[in-house]
Amino acid sequence: MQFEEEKKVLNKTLAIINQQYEYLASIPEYRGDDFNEKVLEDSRRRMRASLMSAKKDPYFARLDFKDEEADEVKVTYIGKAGVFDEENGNVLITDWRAPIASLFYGFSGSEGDVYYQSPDGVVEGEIYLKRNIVTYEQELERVVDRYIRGKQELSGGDEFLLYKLGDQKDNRLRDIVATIQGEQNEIIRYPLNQAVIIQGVAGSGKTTVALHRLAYLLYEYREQLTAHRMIIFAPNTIFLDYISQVLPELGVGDIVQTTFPEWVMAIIDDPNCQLESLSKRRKAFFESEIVDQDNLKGTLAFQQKIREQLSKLEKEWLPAEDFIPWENKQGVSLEKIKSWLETDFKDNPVVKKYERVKAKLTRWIEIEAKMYEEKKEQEQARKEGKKQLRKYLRKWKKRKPYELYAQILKRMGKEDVLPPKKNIALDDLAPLLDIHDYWFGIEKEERFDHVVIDEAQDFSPYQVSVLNARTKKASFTILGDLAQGIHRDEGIDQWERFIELFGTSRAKFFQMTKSYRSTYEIIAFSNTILSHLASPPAYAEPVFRSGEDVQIQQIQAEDKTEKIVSWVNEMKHQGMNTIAVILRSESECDQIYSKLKSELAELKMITTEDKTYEGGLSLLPVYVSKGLEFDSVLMVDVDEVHYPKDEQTTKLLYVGCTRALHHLSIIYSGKPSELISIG
Ligand SMILES: Nc1ncnc2c1ncn2[C@@H]1O[C@H](COP(=O)(O)OP(=O)(O)OP(=O)(O)O)[C@@H](O)[C@H]1O
Repeated sequence: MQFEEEKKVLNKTLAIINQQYEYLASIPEYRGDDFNEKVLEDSRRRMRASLMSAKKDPYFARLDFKDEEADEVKVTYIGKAGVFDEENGNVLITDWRAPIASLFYGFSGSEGDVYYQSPDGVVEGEIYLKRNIVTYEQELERVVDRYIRGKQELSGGDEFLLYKLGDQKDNRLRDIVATIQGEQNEIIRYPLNQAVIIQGVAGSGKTTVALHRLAYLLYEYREQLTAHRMIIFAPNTIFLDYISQVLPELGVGDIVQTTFPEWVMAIIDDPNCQLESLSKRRKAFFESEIVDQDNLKGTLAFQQKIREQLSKLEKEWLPAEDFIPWENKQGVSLEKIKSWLETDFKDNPVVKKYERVKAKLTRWIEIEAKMYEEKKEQEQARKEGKKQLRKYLRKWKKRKPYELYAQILKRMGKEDVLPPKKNIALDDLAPLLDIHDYWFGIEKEERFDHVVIDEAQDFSPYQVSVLNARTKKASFTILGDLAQGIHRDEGIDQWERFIELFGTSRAKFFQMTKSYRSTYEIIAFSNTILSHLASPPAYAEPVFRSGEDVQIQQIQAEDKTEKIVSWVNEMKHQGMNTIAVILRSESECDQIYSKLKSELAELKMITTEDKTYEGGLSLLPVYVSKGLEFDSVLMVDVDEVHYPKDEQTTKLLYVGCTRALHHLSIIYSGKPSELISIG
């Protein structure tokens, strides 16, 4: 009955969409210069894009809501893109980001009045129906009622989510508009211009939520925000590739997606400086004896020292002499120039101060030269004055961030931590950028409207502080998981480090404890690994999606290759799309790769330096797996040597195991790691 009813609605809606699309497609694209025509073309382009998306996937939900001030129940269909019926001006499909759609996500099913915030104020009323609708290639596939007024026993919500979570994955993270959960909805729609900080367990949807939040902010604050002034920082290029589909799926383009090192190096723009090899750094950190570092260069105390030295350098930069334009002339005193710098030009960055002193002295020469009566004398004075000014300004040597950094560290007695120019380390990037910005300033158009930092537990306070200086109104979405903080030489161990930086009134902290990625069994198993941490964080709560038990098997060392091959074949046989074999280190991946490749031709090895993730069958070191996910995961060598019981290794093993959606197997030879309990 409902199915047939929805089928009719769908066909009718699609007919209107198709008709509108055909009409728009028949209008030739305007390529001229007329401003009004260009605006119209831009609006047609956006409508074409919305209709194109709606043709493919018109909507995923229906909400029947009665506004307490209205006489009738209003039926709203919710889709990825809003569509109007051009003939009568009615809303045909409501955008998922519109205020009323919030009711769909936030309503958990209890009877009684609900409300949402519309641009005209609070709208109160009652929900009559909450329904999920699945369409595929313009055909209706499923209708799942999650709430019908008066029938409280419905639990279609969970059923629908589980049906979605049970899907197999390809090589890209996807949008979740049809199944956004209440807690996620709250974060997505949290107002702009605050530092939203999210601690979320593995698989809680942090990355997904942050991307949906960007799409939401661009919709809700379209007057204030521009996509190209929003930026996402992700841990590496492979991860950027993995998440690259979500924003286009949500109809959002132009947001810069980058890594912090790549971005900073482009700003510093010094051809003589080169970043260290990330792959080498990771290898050194994860594969050799780990030397604990104090992450001195990541602290705000270090930033303060750098700033103090910068301020001194700035003062000393000024030549300690008066400016004399020509002989026998009283020049501009050093005191005078200092006073300009300290008052008139106080808020300018160093290089701008220099430009302004130059301009002011040029003007002064001009005025003084005019004091001479004879034109010839005036010309002579002007010429000489400019020559002396050039000489004077040459004493203000141009400096690059690296040179200033070297000078500062020397003054701090820390020359030993200056990296070679050709090997700039990750933790030098924040100081270098800070020095750059202090000296050269930040142009207005360079400031961000909003910044997203993913895997933020690996960011230092200094990094966040320099980003904050480049962001309007501290508008951030910062997400991560302390239990996955495997780069302890780089990041933080408490979110308070960032909260303090913004101030409690400007920071909003959220915690996400539900995990959507993995089955109940995989989550329960991964939680036992976490229990080995000295102070375990909040454990992940599974959404009740049950699967197979985690398989743990002892093998003979010499059978390793054979075991891996047979496991992979079994997973392929079970129809798994993305399969990962995860080893402890990159060198061990290197060693086994050719043996496996001869049996498994489609095998791809993933390393820190890779730029793309193609899905299928992958071989990778555990630390590279962070952020990614696979239908099936095989953790290899989970023995006491490869995975000893310490904080760092516990987190590494947790990261590896929580990559699995449906199936997790573990093999080891010799003694098992203490981190896996064997019943
Ligand atoms: N509401 C939801 N509906 C459907 N799928 C969801 C939902 N929330 C999250 N997921 C899925 O859960 C998986 C994990 O999401 P995501 O990678 O964003 O989590 P994360 O917290 O960033 O993970 P991690 O920290 O472990 O890398 C993805 O497959 C995502 O599509």
